[in-house]
Amino acid sequence: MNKEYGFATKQIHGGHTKNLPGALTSPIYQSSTFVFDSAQQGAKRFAGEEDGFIYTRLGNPTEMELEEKLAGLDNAEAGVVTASGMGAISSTMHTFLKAGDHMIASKVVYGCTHSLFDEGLRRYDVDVTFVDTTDTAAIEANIKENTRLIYIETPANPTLDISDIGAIAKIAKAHDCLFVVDNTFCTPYIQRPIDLGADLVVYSATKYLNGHGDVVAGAVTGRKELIDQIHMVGMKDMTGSIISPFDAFLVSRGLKTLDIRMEKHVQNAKKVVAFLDGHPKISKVYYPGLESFKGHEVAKRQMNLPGAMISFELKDGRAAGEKLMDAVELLTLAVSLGDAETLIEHPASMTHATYSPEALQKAGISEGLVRLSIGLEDAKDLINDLDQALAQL
Ligand SMILES: CSC/C=C(/NCc1c(COP(=O)(O)O)cnc(C)c1O)C(=O)O
Repeated sequence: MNKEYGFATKQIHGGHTKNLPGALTSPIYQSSTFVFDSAQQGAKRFAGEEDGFIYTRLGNPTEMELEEKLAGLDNAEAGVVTASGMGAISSTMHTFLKAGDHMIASKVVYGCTHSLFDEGLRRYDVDVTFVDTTDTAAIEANIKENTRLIYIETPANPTLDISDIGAIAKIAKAHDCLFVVDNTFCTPYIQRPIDLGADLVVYSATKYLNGHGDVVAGAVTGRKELIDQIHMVGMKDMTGSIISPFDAFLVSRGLKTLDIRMEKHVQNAKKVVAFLDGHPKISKVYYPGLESFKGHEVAKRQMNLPGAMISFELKDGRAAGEKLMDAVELLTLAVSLGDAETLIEHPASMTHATYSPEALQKAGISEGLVRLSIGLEDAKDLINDLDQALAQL
């Protein structure tokens, strides 16, 4: 793919494999295994002496197309796609961490990511320190001689905390640590961590990348030498967390409209934030686009747009939050995010239920926090629905 092309062209044409019948769209290679011309060819492929497909857990043309498209959008050398975002994260961690290693992670991350780090990896004697990564000095202060990896989400799920990718990349490099950024809330359209110095970028492709609420998938992009290791260690042997060719096809198809979907998501989010900010029943709105938001300046520097995820606190806490979520009519009460439908959920009891009360408190995730994933509906309908629901509190 010619790197001179613009984002919109690359999201449509990137990774495209021409095919014999000349179909406009690539065929879906829904095949578990691939035929060898000869015993020698099979042996050569297994030995890595000849390019070619062997078995879908090791690689598949439909998945390769998605990997190349996504890597192109991230300005990365290569990519690997997985069965879920957690598959991407765990395959990466199992590839690069071993017993006795230490890692630093944002104290605010998605719930299952938190439990993978706080319980899963500890089972294999990997030590994790959760740090307020919005404070880069705190990262430096927690680096040990066995620190191998720094992991952040920015904006973080669900508090939208903003960590400075460029500043943390410098710290990671200085201490020979791998720097991994979960870019799920942004996508490459809004933020490109590789350009800012990250080594690897992970995604729940379930979200904005696929964008239609009908696939669970994940992805990692970065330097080819690292991605090849994730393919051949994390994916092949450790987790086997492979995506189906059909789901890879759906994500590739979703990516074709990524730019215009993100523009509309953000346009709607800004209108909803303007309605929520200062509302008499709301005590605080968390949104990187608000000048009053703590990470606003860093967000402006590293994000092209402020995103479409919003969290807010109701003055009357969890009871009011539950009432609000039961009173909305158009907004959908469901977890996940990045879909065409606007979704509303309660992190403390849902997406972040894996956190202990102490961890919730340390992460700043209060009982009264409500999270919105702003969709593609008419903004006025979203605002009217929130207005009528808030009026019932
Ligand atoms: C059961 S809760 C639904 C999932 C939610 N999040 C997922 C997620 C993952 C993991 O991605 P999957 O394995 O594709 O779900 C990784 N990284 C981030 C920033 C995420 O938000 C959610 O609603 O916040």
